[in-house]
Amino acid sequence: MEQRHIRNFSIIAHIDHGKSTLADRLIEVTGALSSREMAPQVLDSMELERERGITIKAQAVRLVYQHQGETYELNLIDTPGHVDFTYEVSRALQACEGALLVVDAAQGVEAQTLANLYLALEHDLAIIPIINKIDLPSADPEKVMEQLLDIGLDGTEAVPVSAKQGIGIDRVLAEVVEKVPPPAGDARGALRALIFDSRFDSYKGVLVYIRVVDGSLKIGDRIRFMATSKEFEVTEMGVFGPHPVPVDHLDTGEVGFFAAQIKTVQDTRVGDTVTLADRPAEAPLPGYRPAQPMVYSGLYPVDSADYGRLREALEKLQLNDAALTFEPETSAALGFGFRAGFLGLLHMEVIQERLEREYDLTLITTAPNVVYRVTLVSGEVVRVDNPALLPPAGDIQTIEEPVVEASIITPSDYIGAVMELAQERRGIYLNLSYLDNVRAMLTYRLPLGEIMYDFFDQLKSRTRGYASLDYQLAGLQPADLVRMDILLNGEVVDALSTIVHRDRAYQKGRALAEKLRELIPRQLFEVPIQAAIGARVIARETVKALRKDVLAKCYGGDITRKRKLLEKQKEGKRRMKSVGSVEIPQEAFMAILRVEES
Ligand SMILES: Nc1nc2c(ncn2[C@@H]2O[C@H](COP(=O)(O)OP(=O)(O)OP(=O)(O)O)[C@@H](O)[C@H]2O)c(=O)[nH]1
Repeated sequence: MEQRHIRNFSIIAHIDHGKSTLADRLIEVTGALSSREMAPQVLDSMELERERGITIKAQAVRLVYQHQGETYELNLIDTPGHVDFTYEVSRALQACEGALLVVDAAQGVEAQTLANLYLALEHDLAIIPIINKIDLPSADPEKVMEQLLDIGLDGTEAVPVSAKQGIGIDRVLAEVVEKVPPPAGDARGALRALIFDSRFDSYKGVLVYIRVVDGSLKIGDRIRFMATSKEFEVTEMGVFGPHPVPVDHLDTGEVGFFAAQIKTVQDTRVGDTVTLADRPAEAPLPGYRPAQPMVYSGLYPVDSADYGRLREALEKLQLNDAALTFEPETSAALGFGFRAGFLGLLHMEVIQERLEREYDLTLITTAPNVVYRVTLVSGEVVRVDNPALLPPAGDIQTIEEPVVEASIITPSDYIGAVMELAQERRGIYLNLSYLDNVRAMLTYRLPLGEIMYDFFDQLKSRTRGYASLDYQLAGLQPADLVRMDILLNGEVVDALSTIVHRDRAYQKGRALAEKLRELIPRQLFEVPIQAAIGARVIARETVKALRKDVLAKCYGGDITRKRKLLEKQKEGKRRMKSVGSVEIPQEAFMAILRVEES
């Protein structure tokens, strides 16, 4: 297709504002799929994604659209909608010239609306504001228009839409043609194609999703990935409409995928540039950076015989996930396992769930932690991704932790509540501004380790669901951190060690010991629980010894009841690990995340 008839665009939105529903509608209206064969949210292909309703991996769909007697190729590039995947979002946007900014007519502009808008503006995209869900009784499109004006967009130009009822969809497509510029790019130049996604297919090897920026690519070409210098021969090419359709070439400005007998997505890094081996481009496209895990957790099989299967499962998942890292780790308490690195908590949960569901593994997972940069007295700098491996306090000069810059949009009534929460989490206040007369935006610098777990839930509950959050990494910052160990029966359980701020160590130690007392089932003997910093015990609790047989509760001959009780016990045991002579349930390893802040 000629460049002037191509449009590449994304849909960006705050979560739940209707991005997937609008995408479905665009696909349906352009006839890519009849409404009968249309499963809701065809862009989210993994089962898990559908269940959670979260788009994890970007994909592209080619729509064919007639406008004023001409035929256009519209490539809709899907972006993941979660803060864990900001880098993927930014690569997907780099492949576009325009973006539909979807705002819920009842909710208005939210934190991710703004964050996504800024990302899109950084990439110089044409923005088409869409006010969605105008069918809702609580819709207030006028108010949303004003909010759009406040953030520098022409709200009066916004397209009123009901993605659910199919209202306004044609106008959206017409605006894409009219307002999104066709791709620039040098059709005769050396090939430069941006990788914005890749996925592993067991028959074809890795499918690499690209946007051709300069030049063109055809089957049989020998390509080179500029970041890794690896070379492959293109065996197959295609586009999604949304079902895969084979093509034999992709020209300047076009979007599609190719296969080249590539065995692992590790070779096809999102953001890297593809060029031709015999006519390489001089420089890659800007902005590539390798995926960097931010959150680490220990993964241990409950049944140590499953260690090999766990390794195989992780290797398989890694074929399709360049951001997942893992290395073997041994824990005195849990035995042989792996320390795995993830982009964020959502990524971690998805991987853990897939390991259990798709690979039928039962795991003990340790509480997630961030990665610390530790400068030793000797001057040596070490990376610590496991709290148990933090060097002794005497050897440490400084510890630095990752911090984020967070923007929180809240009704002004809740500013006090939000500030209180941010302070509890060691936040440093940066700014307060008003979006309109009822809503404010607060910005804070916060330690990543303090917000990765329940910050968002807390924020929601303290603002009755009204506040929204977005954050970006903002480097490392020194902090007064110490390792807190937990001793059961007088023995340190390495998998329960955490890194906490010195000022909160006492409070956290007490709360954690209490929580563990609730979580660790009674044994036949008394189990003392101690929290300690170095050799100093800061809290102590005791799990009392078990007195009665659990079956004593069942009077007489009710056999089904008895069986049920035994099964329940077995179920409970499934996720236990014996540490020394104490049985510790999975929940205990996560207890640090659940200790109440006072
Ligand atoms: N009433 C109404 N509901 C809508 C409309 N568009 C979407 N919804 C509903 O809003 C909810 C969220 O829609 P999605 O399309 O899943 O939103 P999303 O932005 O893709 O969400 P994520 O993929 O989680 O980011 C769903 O329950 C939709 O049915 C609309 O025009 N009107």
